[in-house]
Amino acid sequence: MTFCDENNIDLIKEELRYLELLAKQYPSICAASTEIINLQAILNLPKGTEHFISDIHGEYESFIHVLKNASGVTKRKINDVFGNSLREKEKESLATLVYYPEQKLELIKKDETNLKDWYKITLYRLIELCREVCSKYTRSKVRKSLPQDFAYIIEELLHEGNKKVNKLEYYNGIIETIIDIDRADEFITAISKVIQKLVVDRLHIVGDIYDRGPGADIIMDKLMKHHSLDIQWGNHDILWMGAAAGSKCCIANVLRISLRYANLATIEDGYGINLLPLATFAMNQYEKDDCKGFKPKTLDKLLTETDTILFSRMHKAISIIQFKLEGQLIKSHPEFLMDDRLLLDKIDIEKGTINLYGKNYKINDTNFPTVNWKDPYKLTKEEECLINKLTNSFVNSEKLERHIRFMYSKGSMYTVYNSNLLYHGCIPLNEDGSFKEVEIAHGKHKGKDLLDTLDRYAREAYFFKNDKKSKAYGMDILWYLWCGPDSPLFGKEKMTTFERYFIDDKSTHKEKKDSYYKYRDSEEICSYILKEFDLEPDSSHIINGHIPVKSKEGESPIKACGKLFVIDGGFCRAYQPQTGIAGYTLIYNSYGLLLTSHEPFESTQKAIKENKDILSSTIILEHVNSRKRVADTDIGNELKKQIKDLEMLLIAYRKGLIKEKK
Ligand SMILES: O=P(O)(O)OC[C@H]1O[C@](O)(COP(=O)(O)O)[C@@H](O)[C@@H]1O
Ligand SMILES: [Mn+2]
Repeated sequence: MTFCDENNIDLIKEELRYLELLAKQYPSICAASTEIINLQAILNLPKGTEHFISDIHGEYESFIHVLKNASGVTKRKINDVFGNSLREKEKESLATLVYYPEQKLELIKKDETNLKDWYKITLYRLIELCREVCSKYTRSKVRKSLPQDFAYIIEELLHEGNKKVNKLEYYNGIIETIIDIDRADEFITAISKVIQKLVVDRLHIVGDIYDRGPGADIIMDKLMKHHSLDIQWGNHDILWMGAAAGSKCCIANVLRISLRYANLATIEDGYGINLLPLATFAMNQYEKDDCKGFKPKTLDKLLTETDTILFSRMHKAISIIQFKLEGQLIKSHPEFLMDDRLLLDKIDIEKGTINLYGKNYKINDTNFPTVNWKDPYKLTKEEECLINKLTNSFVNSEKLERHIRFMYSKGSMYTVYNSNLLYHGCIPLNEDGSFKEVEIAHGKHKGKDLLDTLDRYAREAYFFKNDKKSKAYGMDILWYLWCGPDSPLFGKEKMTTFERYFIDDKSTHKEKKDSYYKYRDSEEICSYILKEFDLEPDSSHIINGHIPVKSKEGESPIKACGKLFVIDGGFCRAYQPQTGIAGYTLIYNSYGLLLTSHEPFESTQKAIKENKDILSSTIILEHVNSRKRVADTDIGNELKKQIKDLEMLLIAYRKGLIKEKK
């Protein structure tokens, strides 16, 4: 005993009120000692595996697949257990069974001639694999993860090794019975799900769950069922948080992006938001306009001619509403320093030009039926009525509320976890690499303080329902976080949405990145950032998402000699031609850090039928020979504190300062 020296009675006396409370939970010397032994045992277990994923962008099928294969962890466990005793094909098939038990069973049952034999072999293999996966956890944690129906049987099988001769019959008996009473399918499914769950102890989502792809709502449903995760908000997530809070600028942007990718399923089917008012408005206002510049990006989706024209009109209608609303917001917040984004008033509609930074450019479309050029940011009555209706739908969507509340409860601007600093975009820096001061609500903030302050305002936007002024300010901050020049989630000087729709000259489309992106390859700057977040630079890392790594052009996801990793998942199919792969994910297990690159995911069906995985290669970033234990983690530090408290309680019992309650 160190800290709790028997003679350190004064300290114990000071803590007596707290220890009395603790005594309620551990009412005797025996109870307190048992807990100390339990906690000490946990400290010696290997550290749990962490899985980092980012920039999912609604691609639910590939995301769910990566969750299931845990970026290769499941395959590695299969290799550890079966090594050369199984053929590669058998290992692949076993892996697919673990990922998709119900669907794979269907296929196997169609082909297998001796099903009983197959069940028997497979059950043995799954139990072996499950035992390996569970070996990192306490029995109690494993027990809590078991499905009710099979909890007792799985526990028996896991802890009764089939090698002990006297237990062999008992063990075999259970397996035979499972098959004979026709419960093998259910058992295989149950144990596969236990393996899937326990293979990763903690999931980190480094932002951008929403937009572009077809099923962000499906991803959110999946995440809500996950046993242990944290989220670092991405600029697209914050946009949806703003929309759910009722920010009209955010709502217009969300709808514009959904229409740009012809992805209305999330809005309409996922969140039950009625788009009929927008469709009717667009058909009336843009009746004679084919809105060519607003044709949706459909990727492999097939759209009818009628839908294409309808979506294009809706897309243009909501874009114009967005530019007007954003103009109003920018004017009311001069401290956002976004006046250069006031563009409608720079249009000379007669000449068909726009004046940008002193230079005239031709605009490719001059049909603005709702713009009054004397007051271009004013909404027409119809536009106002429409955006009010849409806002009502967003704030009253029950499912959206559930998802966004979850985003708030699990999410934040950044996370520090086991010596890693996780954030989506950047920490704004000056040209010289120092932290950039940003003005928010009449105060200046930089570095960690900037992120903490923005985090607070982001919460006020949603939760300050009775303080309308603070809520409105918070909502404007959410929009600023989406596209403001010093937003840590956006990290670019401007979002050139208007230019990309209306000006063909591509030089105007450029979005200059924050100085951070120039410096993040520097060890010195990464250390400077880590220190700002109270981390020890030599043993810590920064984990970043947001900007896709262009592997095709030889860019590496490893920056600053391994101090910073960019894991933009590249799930976003629209961006895969540029990146060349489907991005990176990171694994942090008890031996170190591994970066996995992924191939584009074709389909769940193909993954099941052909046992196709999408892992292309794994780079070991750091490897230690002595495994990291729970004692070396954040949870370990918490447990050590609990042990110290319990040791004090023991002394208090023994000295009679607190009486045992028998
Ligand atoms: O290619 P799209 O979907 O039009 O989006 C382009 C816009 O998306 C952004 O890249 C932001 O989205 P990301 O956070 O996914 O990078 C903007 O900088 C850019 O203006
Ligand atoms: Mn992003």
